[in-house]
Amino acid sequence: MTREQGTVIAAHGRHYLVQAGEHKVQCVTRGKKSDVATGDIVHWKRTSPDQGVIESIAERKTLLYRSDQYKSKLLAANVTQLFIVVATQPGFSDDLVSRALVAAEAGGIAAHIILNKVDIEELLAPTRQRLAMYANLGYPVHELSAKSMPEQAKELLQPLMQGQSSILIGQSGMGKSSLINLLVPDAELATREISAALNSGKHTTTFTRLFMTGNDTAIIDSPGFQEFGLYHLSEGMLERAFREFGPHLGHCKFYNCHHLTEPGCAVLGAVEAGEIAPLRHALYQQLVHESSQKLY
Ligand SMILES: Nc1nc2c(ncn2[C@@H]2O[C@H](COP(=O)(O)OP(=O)(O)OP(=O)(O)O)[C@@H](O)[C@H]2O)c(=O)[nH]1
Ligand SMILES: [Zn+2]
Repeated sequence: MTREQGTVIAAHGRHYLVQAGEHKVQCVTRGKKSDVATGDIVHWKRTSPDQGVIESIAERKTLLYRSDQYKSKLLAANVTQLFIVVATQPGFSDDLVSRALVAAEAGGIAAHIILNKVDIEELLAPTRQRLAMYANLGYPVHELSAKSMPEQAKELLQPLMQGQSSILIGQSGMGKSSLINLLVPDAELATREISAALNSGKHTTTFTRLFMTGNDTAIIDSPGFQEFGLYHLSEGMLERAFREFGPHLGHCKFYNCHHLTEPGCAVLGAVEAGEIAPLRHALYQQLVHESSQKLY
């Protein structure tokens, strides 16, 4: 039996779909191991014409996680950039946007924001205003309308995604599926194929799927989410994942400052001076709390 290489394009429980050249192979792992993520490059052995066993995972360039108090959950491996999709309508959660930005920073992944539905003009100005906080931190904000200006949306995004592995994440209703369908013409068909292969029945969009749109371009669709737990990030990782804290780190009175209530804290000073958004510092505080609650 030969050992072959492939890319994991979907994961469902302990079942994985591996794209190997033109073929899709249903794979399992040995034993109870289930630490394979969508986007992983794996070595596998064929056990039947369309089935195989994953033998090993190639070294990952990046790994994106979510976690709760009890365990962490792999979102995707080898992603080079993350696009957070928000819209003028329905409203989006700043908490989720910032959590996704923190996850990207902690994972060494570039982060972008897509503002969809700019055709809803009456809500454009207030939405831009809300997003200014992120734009001011240096995160690119791309404005488009998947529905009323699809060609322009494609022209804007395709060059950004060329040669990259991009994951799109967003709350329900932001238009993420519309964007995926624009960027991946046969996405719906591919999703049906993946669901059938993984035997996941109706739960077509409850797992993360990877689409290859060229030799070296991958677009990953993740299920809509309402929560983005980051219990796995340590305090040290957190203070570095808030990029606006950077210039102030090392300038606190206490070298082991937690930037929570300490006197002489440079980060708190910057919040006071209006240089750091209170909303972002409040999230940092919440994440430090979560980090202290983890049980694994
Ligand atoms: N006005 C407007 N509506 C849009 C645009 N893009 C998508 N929509 C609409 O927004 C709704 C949600 O779009 P989807 O693409 O299904 O969004 P989603 O984020 O995948 O949402 P879920 O399927 O709920 O996860 C649909 O009714 C779309 O027709 C846009 O550019 N402008
Ligand atoms: Zn401090």
